[in-house]
Amino acid sequence: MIEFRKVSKVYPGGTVGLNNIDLKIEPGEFVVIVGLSGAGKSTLLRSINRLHEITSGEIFISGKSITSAEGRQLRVMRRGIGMIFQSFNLVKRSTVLRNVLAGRVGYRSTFRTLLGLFPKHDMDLAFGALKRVNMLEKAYQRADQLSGGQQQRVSIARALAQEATIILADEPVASLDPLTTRQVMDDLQRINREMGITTVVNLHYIDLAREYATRIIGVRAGEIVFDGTAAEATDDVFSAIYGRPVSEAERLGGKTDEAI
Ligand SMILES: Nc1ncnc2c1ncn2[C@@H]1O[C@H](COP(=O)(O)OP(=O)(O)OP(=O)(O)O)[C@@H](O)[C@H]1O
Repeated sequence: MIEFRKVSKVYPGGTVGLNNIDLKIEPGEFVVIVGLSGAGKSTLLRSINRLHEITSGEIFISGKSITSAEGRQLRVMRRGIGMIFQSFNLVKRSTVLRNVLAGRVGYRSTFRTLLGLFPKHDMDLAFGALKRVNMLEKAYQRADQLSGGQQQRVSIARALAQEATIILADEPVASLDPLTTRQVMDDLQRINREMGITTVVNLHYIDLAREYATRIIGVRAGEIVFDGTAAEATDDVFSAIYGRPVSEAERLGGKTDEAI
């Protein structure tokens, strides 16, 4: 379980990123966080693995405080949390396999990983992860030879090789076209269902949020203003989260800004 207890984040300069958040996410949930740009979605997501440090309150992962964790304990907690970024964050000149093996770095000494000495167990995990996202045949290609969608699937495989029990995905499909977007979301959903990995995703398309989430959390000005099922998240609810009517650009199936 991920638990926020009275969590606030104030950025230097005074911007409130999170305002007194209380939140519990149960194992195996597929949570989608929605809200306008600047609402605090990234801050919320990145607080979970301490990519952003919070200002007050406490965050617990499986009952242990990650907020007060240090050194080895923090590293062990962090390696259980996979992170997926909009920009994929792969080493572009390395092979797909090496990128996936990077998920094992938290388990091995720096010396061994620098030399590329990965035991069979790690290789098995890496190949198994690539298989799950249908990327096995690309294992020896360079990451920069792949399409955006394929690169994102490699980053999902890296999180699987990491044996993450939680996956955080910050706008994972924002750089992808509609078809590839669905493939990546389908991968995340399949992994969530088959492996029970708790998944927390920031998205800005409301139809995708409804389609994939088991729970939608609406954020506005650093506060949770909606927390419910996809069925409860009607257009009116989204308008309330956004503080304005939903625009067609917020639907994947809809027109883009330029086309309006
Ligand atoms: N490093 C920073 N320094 C100062 N203010 C920041 C910083 N990062 C974010 N903020 C501010 O905190 C608020 C929340 O930002 P956050 O990135 O969490 O929003 P978001 O909902 O993820 O938006 P987007 O969809 O545009 O990424 C915004 O007002 C933003 O300008």
